[in-house]
Amino acid sequence: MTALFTFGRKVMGPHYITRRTIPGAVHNRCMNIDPAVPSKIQARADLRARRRTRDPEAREALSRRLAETVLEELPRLTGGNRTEEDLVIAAYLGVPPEPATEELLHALTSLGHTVIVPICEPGYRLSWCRWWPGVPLVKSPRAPVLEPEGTRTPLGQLAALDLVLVPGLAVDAAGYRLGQGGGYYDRFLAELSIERPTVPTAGMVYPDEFVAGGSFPVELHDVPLHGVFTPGAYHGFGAPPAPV
Ligand SMILES: Nc1nc2c(c(=O)[nH]1)N(C=O)[C@@H](CNc1ccc(C(=O)N[C@@H](CCC(=O)O)C(=O)O)cc1)CN2
Ligand SMILES: Nc1ncnc2c1ncn2[C@@H]1O[C@H](COP(=O)(O)OP(=O)(O)OP(=O)(O)O)[C@@H](O)[C@H]1O
Repeated sequence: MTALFTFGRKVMGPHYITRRTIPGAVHNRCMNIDPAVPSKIQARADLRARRRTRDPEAREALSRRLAETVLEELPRLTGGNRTEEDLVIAAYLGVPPEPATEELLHALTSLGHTVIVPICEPGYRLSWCRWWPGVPLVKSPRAPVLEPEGTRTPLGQLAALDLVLVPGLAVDAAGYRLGQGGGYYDRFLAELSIERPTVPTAGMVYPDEFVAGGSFPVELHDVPLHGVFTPGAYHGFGAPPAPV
């Protein structure tokens, strides 16, 4: 791949679109300079269409394997952070056609871990609410997802956090993620990378959604993940910084 630009530790190829690469570009606007790379809008449409064609049985089987993979990798991923058994894991409630996560959430709580899930707040911010089997859920007024009713805690007030499982439509070979487009997780991951840089972050996608670089544009605000789970495999993009 031809390296064009360097920002921090990343050497960026032609598909990495930044405001700085385009003279006069308007703040928060992204122009695609490589015609071979689809826009984020196009990439999302393609990935959503593919998700919708996956049959429910395949979704169930892949989701189960994904959950097993997370459980298998959990000790290795979180071992560096805390020695306690009772981890705090920021997960999410998968909505069809996303991979289902409910079985994973049940398994994590059965193991004694605390599971928290995101709440969509104004300004595309996330807060976090505890999940447990049978917790009453309501439709979010801001996004097509379910959320528990209960105490909402922003990142800065979480007593502990050991792992973040991140939804997405695709993750590329450098750990960049294409989400649903609200920017909720972008903002959260940016804050997390400053406030708690040692907390591992891992995407959760179907096998064909772990894609080559250049499959979707990457912008300056996109924060790379530490790893990605697919059903049957965990791929790390480099270790998170060691705890200080
Ligand atoms: N399960 C889950 N929870 C989550 C997210 C997510 O991606 N998945 N989010 C991540 O930020 C936040 C909610 N943001 C979202 C914003 C937009 C759409 C959305 O536009 N969904 C499409 C679904 C299309 C399809 O897949 O067919 C839609 O309604 O058209 C979903 C979630 C917080 N909670
Ligand atoms: N740290 C940030 N601060 C302010 N705005 C941001 C930040 N990160 C992303 N945004 C804005 O959020 C919007 C959505 O970003 P993007 O298209 O990358 O979404 P996404 O990563 O696919 O979605 P999500 O994070 O919700 O899963 C864009 O307008 C972007 O400029």
